[in-house]
Amino acid sequence: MNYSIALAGNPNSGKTTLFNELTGSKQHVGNWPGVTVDKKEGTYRKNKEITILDLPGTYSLSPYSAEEIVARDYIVKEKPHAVINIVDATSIERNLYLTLQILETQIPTVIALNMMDEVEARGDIIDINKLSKLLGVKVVPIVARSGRGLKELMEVAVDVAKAAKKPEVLDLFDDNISSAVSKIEELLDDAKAEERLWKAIKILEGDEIVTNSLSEPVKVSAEKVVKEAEKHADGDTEAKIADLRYQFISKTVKVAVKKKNTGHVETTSDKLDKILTNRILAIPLFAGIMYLIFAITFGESPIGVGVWLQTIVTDFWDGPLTTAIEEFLVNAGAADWALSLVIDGILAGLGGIISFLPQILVLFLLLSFMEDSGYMARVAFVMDRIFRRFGLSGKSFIPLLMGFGCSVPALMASRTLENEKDRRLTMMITPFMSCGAKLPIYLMFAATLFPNDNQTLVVYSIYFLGLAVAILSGIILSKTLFKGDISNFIMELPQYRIPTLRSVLIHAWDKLKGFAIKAGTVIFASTVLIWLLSNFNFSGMVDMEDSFLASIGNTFAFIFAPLGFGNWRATVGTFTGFIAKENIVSTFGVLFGASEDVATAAAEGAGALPGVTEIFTKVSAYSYMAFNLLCMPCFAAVGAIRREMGSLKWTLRTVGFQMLTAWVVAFLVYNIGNLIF
Ligand SMILES: Nc1nc2c(ncn2[C@@H]2O[C@H](COP(=O)(O)OP(=O)(O)OP(=O)(O)O)[C@@H](O)[C@H]2O)c(=O)[nH]1
Ligand SMILES: [Mg+2]
Repeated sequence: MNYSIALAGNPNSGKTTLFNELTGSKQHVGNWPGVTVDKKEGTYRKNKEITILDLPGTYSLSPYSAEEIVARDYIVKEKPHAVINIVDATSIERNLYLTLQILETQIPTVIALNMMDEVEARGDIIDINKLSKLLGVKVVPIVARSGRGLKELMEVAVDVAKAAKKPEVLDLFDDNISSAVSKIEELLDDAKAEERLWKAIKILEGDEIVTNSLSEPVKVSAEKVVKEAEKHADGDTEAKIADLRYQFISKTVKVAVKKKNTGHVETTSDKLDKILTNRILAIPLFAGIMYLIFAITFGESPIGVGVWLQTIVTDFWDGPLTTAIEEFLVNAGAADWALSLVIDGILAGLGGIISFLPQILVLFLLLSFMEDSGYMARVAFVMDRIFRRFGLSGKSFIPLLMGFGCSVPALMASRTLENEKDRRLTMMITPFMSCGAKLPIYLMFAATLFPNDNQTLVVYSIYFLGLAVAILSGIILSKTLFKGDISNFIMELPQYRIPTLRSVLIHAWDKLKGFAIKAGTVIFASTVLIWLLSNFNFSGMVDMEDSFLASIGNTFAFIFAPLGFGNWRATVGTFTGFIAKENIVSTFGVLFGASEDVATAAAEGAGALPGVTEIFTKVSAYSYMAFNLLCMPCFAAVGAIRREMGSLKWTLRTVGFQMLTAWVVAFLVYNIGNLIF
């Protein structure tokens, strides 16, 4: 028989870490609340009959935001055979609030007391047996990150699932609430027996979803009971229930947990926060940290690790690899067109992207370090302090910062925003962030047109342009299209943690794998298509200027003329970018690479395309980068916008808004740039 076991717990308690350990998956783990926004299924490595579900984190079973609803619905509607409730042992008090509600659902439960390593490091002692006794379910101490205790945890979980062992009903309410609960339970006689308890409690708490699911007569009678109970609970049963739960929790914790240091001790996290979230220093420090990240990725040696790796890859690709393939084809007697397809089409096109992979890898490693250490949550916190005044919520910054990686998960992360208005606004501005796929575009231009300038600064400024446009347009949107109150920012700041090498590598590998797959499929296919369209027209193989592609590009080029790049090659580049942004580089590789010989290209510096200087100046190149940074994202991201917004109209509005913004900004960049330079 197959059993389903769900992982439920507070945000950032380590559910996904546990899920990855148990199933061998590589789901995203990050050190901030709200990493997982959708449920994920996997099978237990050691027993294929057991399905494990990773749920988004939630503080209670009365959900506020979209991803919390996912967690609640799974637990109370789909009903797993058992729940593993992950409790962050370093903040038991807060975590047990959800635990009590999970126990009320009467679903077989086991508590996994996670982060025991941190508890031990602090010198605190938790009496597992007492805790287990007080809560009426088994408690297993674990360290999800290292795998400690997982075997025992799974044995217990499988046992309770197989035995369908309901948790004990805890005695935590006073007479008034208890009797009201019983009365409502009686009214719910058509609900399943095991559902009555939690439904009754939820009705008493005023939960709308449950109340509205009742038939009219039951609703009326239940409301009477609630009214009566309110009289004896200072008019607010919900507050009373919360209060009783907390009383129970604090009694439990007093008995079971011995803290080494009572009172407030300043932890290392606190000390770091004094500096990193300092009112004055926070923003310059963030800018500085980002600059350092860029210097390591794109800068000169000795810290420019990215460039150093890139040189190795390009030297191999343009040198031995291309020569060997060329020789092989010539010896095999390949026709001219075939030679051109492989060398000028495929190798030139893919080479453009492959040569940037090392830098993308380095950037992603550093960004994952920022996410996993807990620093990113601080950035959102600091930004909230400032941008709240302009009507933007700090929570929007998590999706924005994730946008440096890829827009698709970043758009999904907007689910953690509580109201629709903030969510839509965030989705409209998230694609302005410079994702990893846009990076090769800047690197190619930096290498080609800014060889003697500070290339780090060129790329860094583009990244900041994206962030600045996102923030400014966010402010404008919040004053116009999305007027109204901003929701409160209640994200707790996680502990700083030293990321494990494994999780950082998993992140980076995951992203890199995405690129490699894209390069091998979509980009490869586009490259061949671009080569075909740029070498042929109805009369056969022709000069590029007379090709199909030239006529297509020339038709639309006028739109871009005021931005400084009204020529067909640039136009075609932008179009192919909608399929995947790296395509712009591979397209340029085909359209500009063909005329020159490989040796000169290599001499120009890694990633440079000398032909590009013929139609771009520094200013128009910058304008082109700005346009492609800000215009409609790739189709995959547009698809994510469509899914997350759930509305075609809003998707079209979003894309239109992005196109318009891109055009205006690029227009300003080009015209103001020409005045200055
Ligand atoms: N020290 C320590 N850190 C852990 C442990 N388990 C997880 N972490 C860290 O806790 C953080 C949160 O882990 P996640 O697995 O993403 O937490 P989650 O519960 O899935 O979070 P959401 O998806 O946001 O609800 C990460 O930085 C993990 O590396 C543990 O046993 N010990
Ligand atoms: Mg998670």
